[in-house]
Parts: sequence; structure tokens; C-alpha cells
Amino acid sequence: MADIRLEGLRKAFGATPVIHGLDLSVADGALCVVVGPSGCGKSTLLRLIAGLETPDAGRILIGGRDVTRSAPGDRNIAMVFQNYALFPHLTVARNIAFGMEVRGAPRAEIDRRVREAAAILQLDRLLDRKPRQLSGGQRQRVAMGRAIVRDPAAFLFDEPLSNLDAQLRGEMRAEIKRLHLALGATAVHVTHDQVEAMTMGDMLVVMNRGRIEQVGPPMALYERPATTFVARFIGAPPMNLTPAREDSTPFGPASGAAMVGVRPEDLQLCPENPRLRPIVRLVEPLGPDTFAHAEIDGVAITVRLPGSERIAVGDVLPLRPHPERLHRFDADGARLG
Ligand SMILES: Nc1ncnc2c1ncn2[C@@H]1O[C@H](COP(=O)(O)OP(=O)(O)OP(=O)(O)O)[C@@H](O)[C@H]1O
Repeated sequence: MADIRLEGLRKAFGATPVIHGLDLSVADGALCVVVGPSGCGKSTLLRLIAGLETPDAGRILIGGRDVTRSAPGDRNIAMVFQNYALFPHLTVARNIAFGMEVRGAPRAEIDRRVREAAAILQLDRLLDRKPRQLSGGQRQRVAMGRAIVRDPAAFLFDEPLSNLDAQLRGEMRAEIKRLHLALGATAVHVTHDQVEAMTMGDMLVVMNRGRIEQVGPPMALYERPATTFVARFIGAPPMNLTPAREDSTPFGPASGAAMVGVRPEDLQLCPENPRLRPIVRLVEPLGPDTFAHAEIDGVAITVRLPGSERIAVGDVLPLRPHPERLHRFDADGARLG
């Protein structure tokens, strides 16, 4: 296993810069999740690490070795793609073994590694099936099996869960996490799904337009987003953010900030002494929680309430923001304090 270091990485396609001088260190054994909106450069970043693209500037180090100009096959990295790219005419066992067979690995070693990978991925009983006889989640596991048998220095996952339905995604999220714990492998996982981003990794990288907005443990980014972009991107529903008018906002004093934000769960019902009284426009009961989408003076506010609260469209919600959980940002969107 190995750490991954990116230094001043730049990449343009034609005249369009896509990665703008990016620095990132992923520690040995870490599961790093890169999240960002469509087109922000996540896949390009992964392809640069894998060697499928060449950077215009900067360096890529894997396990301390400079691989910036190395061919993909010389980087000892396994990439798991969005579409599983399994061979339909080969069994699960042969799909997993394919890369080793091509390299001419000894039969006994191939069999041993396939068995080990199948055990980790719980594919033991499916080894003789063809891909069409598998569910989406099982196919995904075969694709991972293929990566595991190579015993790579690091794994790269390019939105591997995006083809799966909601329940399977949940299961596979847990599976990748388990796998990561079992293998202790350095992994970079790219997604645009912020739930995946929050739950999977021990290190979260938020990207925006080819730049890193913030890096850190998921909860640190949630609790102290460095920019309004991160504040909006991490958390569902997103943070309520409103511009200050005359140094004031519905959530509290602006104290010199240009924008003030509060998370939906940090607005509490307070019938005695409310700070704001928005009108409910839409109610979304989810079971344990109910999201109320309300409005005050043209400002839209989302509130997370216990599912036991009975609220209806047209109700006035007496609310008080948790005073220590206000987020303040300057005119450029950078966090204050
Ligand atoms: N081979 C290419 N030639 C030209 N432009 C490209 C190429 N690959 C990617 N791009 C452009 O680079 C930008 C970043 O693309 P990239 O696929 O890295 O984004 P992404 O964040 O992974 O997006 P998504 O979540 O939609 O997959 C996009 O504007 C895309 O159109």
C-alpha cells in the first residue's frame, strides 16, 4: 500500500483549463472521497492519478515514487469504473482472473487470489455464473474483485455506485467501507453524491471548477464549512444561507458578514420567544424527520423538525436559530471566524 501525493497538478483540454494547480495528500491506507458537481474535474483528477491522462504541469507521487510520466500499467493502481466493463461471455471467476491470466500468472496463484477476493466480496457461490445472471450490486462486486486480485498500491473508484438503485447503493457504500477496512488499502473514491461523500470516507475533498474548496474529515467540513460553496454542497437539505441587510439577517446579527447561514436542524421551534416566524409553504414528512420549507420576507428557509411534529402548509413556525451554530461568510464566500 502507498500514499498518494499530488503537487501543483494542472490539466487543460485544448484552451479549457480543467484542473488548476491542485495539491493533495492522501495518507497510506486512507479512504479519500472526492465530491463536487458535474464537470468540476473529478474524473479528470482520477484519470490523471491512474495515468490515463497526462498533466500539463505538476507531479504525481505514489508511495514516494514519481509516476507523473509512467504508463498506467506501471503505477500499480487499480481503477474501478462506473460501468463495470465485465466480459459477458466469461464466468465471474474468469472475469476476476482476467488481468492475471493476461499477465501469465501461474494457475495456482490465480486460483488462490480469486478465492481470496471472492471470500472478501462474498462471491464464493457465484463464481460459475455469467454477468447477466448477476444483480447490479453483484456485478459491482465482480468489478471490485478484479481490482483486488491485482493487489494494487491503491484503488481508484470512479462513481462506482451511480448505476445502482437506492437500496443497493446503501449496501454497496457499506460494502466498500468494509472492504477498505479489511484491506487497509489507500483509496480515492469520486462521486457527486454528497451522502456517499459524508458517509464513506475518513477524508473528504470538495472540488469546484477544477480547484479544491476544502479538505478534511467529513464532520469537520459539515460543522465548519470553509466557503459558502461547501456550506451549500455538504448537507441535505443544504444550509440556509441569506445575505445580510444593514448588518442583520433573519437568523441573527451579521456582525460584518456578507452572508449568514444556519443548518435546517439548528432552527428550533420556540413558541415563547421566537426570532423569526416564517410561513410553511411545503411539508416533506420522511418518518423520523419532517422537512418544512418555509418563507419569510422572500427568503426561503428549510427547517428540520422531529417527525412527530404535526405541521401543515400555511402554518407559522416560531423559530429560534441555535446562536452558536450560525455560519458567517465574507463577500467572497470565505468563512469568518
Ligand atoms: N477528453 C476531454 N476533452 C475535452 N474536454 C474534456 C475531456 N474530458 C473532460 N473534459 C471536460 O473537462 C471538464 C471536467 O470533466 P470531468 O469528467 O473531469 O468532470 P466530473 O467532475 O468528473 O463530472 P461528472 O460528475 O459529470 O462525471 C468538463 O467540462 C468536461 O467537459
